[in-house]
Amino acid sequence: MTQLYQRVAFVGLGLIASSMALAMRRGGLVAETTGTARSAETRAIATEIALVDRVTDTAAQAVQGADLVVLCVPVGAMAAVAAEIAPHLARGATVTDVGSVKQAVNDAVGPHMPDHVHFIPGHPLAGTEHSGPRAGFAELFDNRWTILTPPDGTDADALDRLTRVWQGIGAQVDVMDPAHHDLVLAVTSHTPHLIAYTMVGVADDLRRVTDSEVIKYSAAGFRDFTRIAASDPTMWRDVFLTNKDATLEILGRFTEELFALQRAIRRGDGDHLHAYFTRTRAIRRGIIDAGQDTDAPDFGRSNR
Ligand SMILES: NC(=O)c1ccc[n+]([C@@H]2O[C@H](COP(=O)([O-])OP(=O)(O)OC[C@H]3O[C@@H](n4cnc5c(N)ncnc54)[C@H](O)[C@@H]3O)[C@@H](O)[C@H]2O)c1
Ligand SMILES: O=C(O)C(=O)C[C@]1(C(=O)O)C=C[C@@H](O)C=C1
Repeated sequence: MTQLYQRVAFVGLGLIASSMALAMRRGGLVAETTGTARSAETRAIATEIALVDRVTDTAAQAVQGADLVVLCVPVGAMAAVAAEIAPHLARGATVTDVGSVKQAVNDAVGPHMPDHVHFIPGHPLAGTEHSGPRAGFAELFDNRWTILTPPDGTDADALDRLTRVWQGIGAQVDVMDPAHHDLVLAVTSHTPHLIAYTMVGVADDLRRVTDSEVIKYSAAGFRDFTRIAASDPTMWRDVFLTNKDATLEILGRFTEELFALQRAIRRGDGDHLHAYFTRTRAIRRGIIDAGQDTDAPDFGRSNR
């Protein structure tokens, strides 16, 4: 694979940045990597594990001379970081990000970007509940999607090069309008996380009543909820603060459906419950038949 960029700068050195750095190294995609993080402790760890070729004390230093800059901080921190790096960006550089919300990043970062750079927001649909520079692994993006939301008039060559770097680290790439991205992710990621947080909170309240039984007898579904609910609080606070309208819209629909199911249970309306669960099972089967569940085991068809 040919090298696509001469110097990539990561601002923020957590799960996503560390995974990208490791995957770029695996693919031999870039000549040099630099990175910085807000805390001295994170910078020290990144240096110790040689995550990037050069760790700098400030974001301004990290981006100097970089032809690709990747903002890997929580969505609520993007504007301040953009303001800090703007005067130091190289002519012709591409600036992208990995934030989980796209319209807010577009609005927060875009106005700070000088005319001589290409600003192309992005979001890899891959992650874990772990954070920090030691959490990354090179395979994180393999067979996952990355969505890019280039503003109107984005330079085609810059978009092509960024697409190829994501493909080089294992991802498939799609282009989307930022508002549409936010609505899709409200359904597939943001609201499900909120539900997991809520369910684990409910179980924790209950635990006081039932002693340790909730944890002791946790079934697989609930264990998955606890994994999701262990995700980074700052990241998820920012997701809900910045994707407010779409998550409130989906949450409204969710509570309507939940009330309908609650009523069916109270009334003993087995037909309603059965029809509902039949419909949702068909959705899962459709996903597997379309080959879109990359996490599904090979025996997915016979095991469904
Ligand atoms: N974790 C996931 O599953 C996941 C998946 C896809 C995208 N994302 C997005 O990627 C971005 C980074 O997430 P992550 O999981 O790598 O987080 P992380 O917590 O592992 O790392 C975040 C980094 O940002 C730095 N940081 C935090 N607050 C800052 C601030 N106010 N100013 C400057 N730096 C700050 C931290 O020091 C750290 O280096 C977020 O925008 C998140 O929405 C996360
Ligand atoms: O597996 C997980 O830990 C995740 O939740 C990752 C996940 C997701 O919802 O799929 C979470 C947020 C991101 O913006 C992208 C990916």
